[in-house]
Amino acid sequence: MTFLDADGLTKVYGEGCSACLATTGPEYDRNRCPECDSVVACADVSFEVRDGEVLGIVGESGSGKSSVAEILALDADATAGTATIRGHGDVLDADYQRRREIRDEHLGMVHQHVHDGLNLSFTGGGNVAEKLLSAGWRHYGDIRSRVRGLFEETEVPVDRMDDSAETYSGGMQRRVQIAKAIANDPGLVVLDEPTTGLDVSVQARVLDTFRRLQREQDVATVVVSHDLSVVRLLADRVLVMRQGRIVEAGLTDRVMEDPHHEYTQTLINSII
Ligand SMILES: Nc1ncnc2c1ncn2[C@@H]1O[C@H](COP(=O)(O)OP(=O)(O)OP(=O)(O)O)[C@@H](O)[C@H]1O
Repeated sequence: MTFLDADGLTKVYGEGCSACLATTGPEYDRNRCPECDSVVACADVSFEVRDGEVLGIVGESGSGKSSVAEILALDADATAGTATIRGHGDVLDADYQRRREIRDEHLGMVHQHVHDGLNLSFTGGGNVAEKLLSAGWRHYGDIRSRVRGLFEETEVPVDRMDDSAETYSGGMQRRVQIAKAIANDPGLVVLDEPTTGLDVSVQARVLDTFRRLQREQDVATVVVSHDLSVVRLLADRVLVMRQGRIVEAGLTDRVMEDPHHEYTQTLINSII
């Protein structure tokens, strides 16, 4: 069943004008409007994600992937478009309080930059506890035992729970972000560049952990990456973005084996 229905997601940085959408995109090879100098980070991005499905969004740096992720995670406002979550209506249209509730209870986000996802001056356990507290958990013993369970599930050493997150390795910090993202059993998890900045062997372990959790928990997931090999490993379906627009969409295997768009072929060639 469809969990998320995103329709026409558009984000323009700047004043915007009537020419912005018609003068930018892959056919013009630019995302900056020549009339008003605004940046069209993404435009008319539409897709659905079903329960338990992983949708990958791939594209080179600046193609607009993070903008889509930030809109979905309710971290940024969209200029236009809707994101309908089953049972909650268009969450982009919700007021501030409602957006907070939805973000705390129904969404999980793994940020590209650790500073956006974790408070490094808190303990690792404290970071995860904060997410539980924001969803209404109150009992100290219950919170501690839930955090311990989440550390075990994401393979973060439980005996490091009370150490400052600053002292964790990059891979551990990424895992704590995953623990935090899944803490409240969200319906949707958004991962922005889940492996960037990690050593190759650490990347593989983080991806393995995430794949196992995703299978067990049947959660709708959007994974954003410039790295097609990450998306190939995780995603059932893939969207390819360029200059803020979707240039190709399909089942991951089909897109990998028979890419229709020249840009997708270039991306695939870069990982072969
Ligand atoms: N706050 C901002 N103000 C102005 N332009 C922005 C802002 N944030 C992003 N952009 C621009 O929007 C476009 C899309 O950026 P976005 O971060 O969504 O792309 P991306 O594909 O995720 O790239 P990366 O992988 O490098 O993060 C880029 O041209 C970027 O410079």
